[in-house]
Amino acid sequence: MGFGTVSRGGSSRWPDQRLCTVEMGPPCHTSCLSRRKSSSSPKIKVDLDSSTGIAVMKFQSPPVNSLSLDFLTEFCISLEKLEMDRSCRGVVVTSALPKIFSAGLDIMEMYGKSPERCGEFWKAVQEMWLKLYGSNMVTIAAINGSSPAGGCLMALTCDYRIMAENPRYGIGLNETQLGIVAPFWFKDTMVNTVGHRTTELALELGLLYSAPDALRLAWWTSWCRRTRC
Ligand SMILES: CCCCCCCC/C=C\CC(=O)SCCNC(=O)CCNC(=O)[C@H](O)C(C)(C)COP(=O)(O)OP(=O)(O)OC[C@H]1O[C@@H](n2cnc3c(N)ncnc32)[C@H](O)[C@@H]1OP(=O)(O)O
Repeated sequence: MGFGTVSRGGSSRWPDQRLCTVEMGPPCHTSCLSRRKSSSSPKIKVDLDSSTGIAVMKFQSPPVNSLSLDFLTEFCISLEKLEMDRSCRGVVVTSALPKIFSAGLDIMEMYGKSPERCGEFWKAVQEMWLKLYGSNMVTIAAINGSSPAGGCLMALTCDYRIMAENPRYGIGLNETQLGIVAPFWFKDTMVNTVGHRTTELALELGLLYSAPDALRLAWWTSWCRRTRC
């Protein structure tokens, strides 16, 4: 897979992001296999191939990988563990569920909860964003399903995005469609990727884009024609 230019700053483990290529070699023999490390929490599975330095983080929280407090906590712990592993240079975040990357923030976390719990939840959302945006690993979102609102934020926070082409998959900050306002830092993250004008229109109308439409608007440099990555 080849990846093109991005606007974010460099990564200490992969200095020239603009020309980086990720190559996954076949797991050929025993010594290769022994370099694979797996860990699994209830909602997230991580496989790290120390010989390539690439980790794959798969979301496995049915029905829709919504970003609950538990999910966000597991996500941050998994990312921290990879950060501490010097053999890991890059991480691919993707979904183990068919058709859904992530449905965004868990609506049930925002309804009928105590102020303390809401505070804890909102802090976890911010932590996820800070850790992912500030990661010194190369981060790639392999978006193999729908990715509205907070799911889109997570994808936008990565260095690179690749999305499976399927007319049923949409990505965008659609909060306006839900009658809520996307927080300013959600908006800023999108501005950093696609610019002010596109973001303004997208947020005003709460648009969800297909992979080819998003490509045209410079959300990413490639998309995948298979329905599942
Ligand atoms: C502390 C307070 C802070 C407040 C600040 C808020 C500011 C931030 C604002 C927004 C950020 C967000 O991320 S809000 C969430 C936005 N998400 C969406 O709008 C997605 C809604 N979901 C969908 O569009 C669809 O479900 C889907 C395309 C993701 C999947 O469609 P599909 O047809 O495959 O599945 P279903 O629709 O039948 O759903 C299955 C199942 O999942 C439940 N579900 C869906 N989305 C969520 C969600 N975000 N949180 C929790 N649960 C969700 C849905 O209700 C179904 O449940 P049941 O089977 O029990 O009915």
